[in-house]
Amino acid sequence: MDEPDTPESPARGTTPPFADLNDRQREAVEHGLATGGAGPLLVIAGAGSGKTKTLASRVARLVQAGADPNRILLLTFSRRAAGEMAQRVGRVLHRVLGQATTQAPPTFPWAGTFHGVGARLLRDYADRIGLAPNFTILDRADAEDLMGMQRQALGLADKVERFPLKGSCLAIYSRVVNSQQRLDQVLQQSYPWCFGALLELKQLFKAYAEAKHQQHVLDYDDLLLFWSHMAADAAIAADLGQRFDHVLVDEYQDTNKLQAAILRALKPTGRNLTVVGDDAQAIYSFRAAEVRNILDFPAQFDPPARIVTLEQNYRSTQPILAVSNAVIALAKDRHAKDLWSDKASSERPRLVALKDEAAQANWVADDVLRKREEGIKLTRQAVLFRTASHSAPLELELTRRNIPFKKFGGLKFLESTHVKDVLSVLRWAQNPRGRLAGFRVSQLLPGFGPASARRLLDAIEAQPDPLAALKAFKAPPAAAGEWSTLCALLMDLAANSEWPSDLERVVEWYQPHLERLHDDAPVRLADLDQICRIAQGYGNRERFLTELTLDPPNASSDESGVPSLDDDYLILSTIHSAKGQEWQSVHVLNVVDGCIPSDMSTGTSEQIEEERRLLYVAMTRAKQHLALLTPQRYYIRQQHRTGDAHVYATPSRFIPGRVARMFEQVVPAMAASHGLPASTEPQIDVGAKVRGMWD
Ligand SMILES: Nc1ncnc2c1ncn2[C@@H]1O[C@H](COP(=O)(O)OP(=O)(O)OP(=O)(O)O)[C@@H](O)[C@H]1O
Repeated sequence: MDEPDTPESPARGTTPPFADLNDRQREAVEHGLATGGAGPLLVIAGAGSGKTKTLASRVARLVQAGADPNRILLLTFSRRAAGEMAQRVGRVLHRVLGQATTQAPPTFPWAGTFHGVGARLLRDYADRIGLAPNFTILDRADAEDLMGMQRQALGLADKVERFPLKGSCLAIYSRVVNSQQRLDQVLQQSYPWCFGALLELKQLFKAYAEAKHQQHVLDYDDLLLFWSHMAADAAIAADLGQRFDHVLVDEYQDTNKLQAAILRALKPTGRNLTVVGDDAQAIYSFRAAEVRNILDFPAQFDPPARIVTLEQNYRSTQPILAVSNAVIALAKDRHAKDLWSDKASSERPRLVALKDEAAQANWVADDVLRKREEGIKLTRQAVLFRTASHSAPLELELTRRNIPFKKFGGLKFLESTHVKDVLSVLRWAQNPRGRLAGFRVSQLLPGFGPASARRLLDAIEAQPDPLAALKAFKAPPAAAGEWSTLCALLMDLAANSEWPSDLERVVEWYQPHLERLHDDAPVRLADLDQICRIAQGYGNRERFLTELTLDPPNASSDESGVPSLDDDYLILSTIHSAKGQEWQSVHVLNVVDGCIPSDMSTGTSEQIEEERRLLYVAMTRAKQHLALLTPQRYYIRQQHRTGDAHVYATPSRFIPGRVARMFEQVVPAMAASHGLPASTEPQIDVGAKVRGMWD
């Protein structure tokens, strides 16, 4: 990502603190300070208008005015965003407090995601809400497996009419929880084809909830659900509310109803509650985020929240902002904001028409190298796309030309078998009642099959002391030796946890199994070294397991390792993972109908509006150079049996003629004819299609 242009950096030590804020930003930062307490505040900020900077400055200002960093709850969208925010606040505080840069800035122990903070609070209050304090958290894949087991056990998998698959069942369940709607409403609105299965789904979800309870496990959604139920208890709510003097929330446009309810319970009058967001950047409705949360925020309090609107964009040049504004101006329902920039430039954004995705990959690689020659490092350039698979041809081209890149979004480091195996051992030691972890780990032993695993897990379930049951278990004779080694390891991990050496002990135990089970063991071992390195950044085992499950490196947008300082690599990212970032130069791939909007998301006008906002988010990441690419022919993976695996595309509906004219239109080495880009090859082989009719 781009190196932040941080006006708050200590190098500018001579500027008085907060002098670089504009009047509106300062208004938000100072809100309520003069009167010794603040009513609710909503900062509605356009893209690149210093929303994150303002929030960081407000936190610093609160600390300067005497607030205790341990009593500030700072909720961000990702763990990475929380880390960045804490660093920014630290930099401002250094200046404000006149500290030496070598002095460590204050830490904010309660800066994190809703899910991460929820997990910690639930542990703190576990004994008061009937929850085992050693609960472990299921990632999505494990939750799906557990749902699948219940689906099987209830005989739903064998029904004559096809019952939704485990992934769909979990998605429905998750939507019900996060949107706080009834199951029948969710089915009607979002999954009409499953409506006939209403009663069975209810039965399934009940069994799923019961199984989680038995095994002392929670899924992601439970972290919010349990938190909101806990906050509904008056005594706990009061206790929770007074733990935090200030609550500040970033990216509020992407919160869901459950999260809004949690905040209301924490700060019912809205006192000392600050939320910041941009309704034009709401891109998470598929996770039941509710853009109405931000639109309706002010009116839920009496007196209503103060609204501060930030309209000066500091990121992009005026021509980039003009085309981005033109794209979002066509949106239906939005909080009107007139974004402006004083960064003049004679360079217009480019709209590039290309023959196909291969030509697109070539053109982008050329352009990226050209920009590097002009002095823009690769890390300050990004290529963005709607769907992770859209970058495949470009990845090949970059590899061919030896251009290093890092991809954000869509990578699945933590879902690889060997990493899951090792984490499962830790999870099992943490919570011996967790069936999924136990099922997986026990079967790593030679001679230990699914039937023995089930027998073992049933024995553990039946005993009040799970470790005693583990010890007493009679393993199959072929596995007896390995079983006693594993047992000793688990007992030891349960009794004496030392971090991060716990993980190293597990890897040591696992290595011979890895070598027996996988031909490419050395490569996989390197991943395990990587995870041991990552582990060093966490205070203890429980924190590591919780946070890694909630916000895994690489599966969301973090990097799995810290690249060395002189590493230069191009950023490839899904638009979702590019949220909150900025780069000098941005290319957006496949700006054609079918890709943006994605043909999976054109069912309702709300979906189309969200796709429009996605394109807006992508375009507003650019500081100086922006290019939208429109390949005329692109590859589709799921195609009709008789298809040729390609479709012909029209430029995205979000760039109609009058918006397109604001761009510099580029048709590389092809003379345009009849409004279509010229091509050296026929675009459709009509003859072949006619002949094909008789095949
Ligand atoms: N008052 C200011 N003076 C100079 N630069 C500023 C000012 N406010 C913000 N910036 C710069 O503008 C850029 C965008 O700021 P920031 O990332 O805080 O915006 P944002 O509103 O969170 O963006 P988005 O919502 O689009 O992700 C950053 O490079 C930031 O340093």
